[in-house]
Amino acid sequence: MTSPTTLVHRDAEALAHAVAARLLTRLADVQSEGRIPRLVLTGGRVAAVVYRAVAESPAASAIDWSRVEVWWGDERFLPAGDPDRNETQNRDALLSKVAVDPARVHPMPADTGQGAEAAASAYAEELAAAMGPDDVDGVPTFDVLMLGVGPDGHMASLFPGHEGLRVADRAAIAVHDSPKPPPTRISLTFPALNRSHEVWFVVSGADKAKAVGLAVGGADRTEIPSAGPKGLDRTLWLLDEAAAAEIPAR
Ligand SMILES: O=C(O)[C@H](O)[C@@H](O)[C@H](O)[C@H](O)COP(=O)(O)O
Repeated sequence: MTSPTTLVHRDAEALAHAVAARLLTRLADVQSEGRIPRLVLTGGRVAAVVYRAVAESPAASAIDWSRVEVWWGDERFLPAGDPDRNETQNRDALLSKVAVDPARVHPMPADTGQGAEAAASAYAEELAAAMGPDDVDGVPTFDVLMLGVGPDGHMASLFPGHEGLRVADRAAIAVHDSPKPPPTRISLTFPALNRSHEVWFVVSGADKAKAVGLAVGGADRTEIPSAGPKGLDRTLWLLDEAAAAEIPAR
């Protein structure tokens, strides 16, 4: 478990470009170690700008995209191709623009009428099938896990006070009655979210300042879920000035 490091950028645009550059560097570094980077994507507006910047960067040509593994931290449980799915948005911004190997891209299941519980179990099985001998808690160890944060302090689809915050025996769960639409979602759980070398929170805007201040200050994760996930090597809070405004002085 690592204590959080905060990095503050002038505005959302500067933040997104800095995160894009950091992501390209991290992917290239892992590939140069001879490993296939395991990347967990997030939804949200800032992330969309980050992923677009990644796709458009000249440095993207340094990555062998066919050797990048892609997972998701959460998903809105909607039919395939729905514009509100994180997968759809992430494909538009990045995955359709680089030569990923479809076999290494692992979207959370779409709503085909199977039910969110069955979909979450299927994703947990897919994660378990990718585990190596040293991996624990039902997931392959990720390299970079990216998360957005809501004004209420939620991340992935773990919302304040929800029962999903207490789940410790599964890597992925169905979430019902989400306070933010759509009501039904799939999310990784805390044990799974804690299995990444690096966790990057990417947050912009004044409406997030309170939640960011509380999370970085070490709030209880059942009240401010974004206080929970910690990287095995590093936990980074990548912020713009507005989002960083209420970080407690050290
Ligand atoms: O699942 C969702 O409804 C959203 O994707 C959400 O979890 C998002 O990641 C954060 O609210 C940050 O989003 P913004 O970057 O758009 O502020």
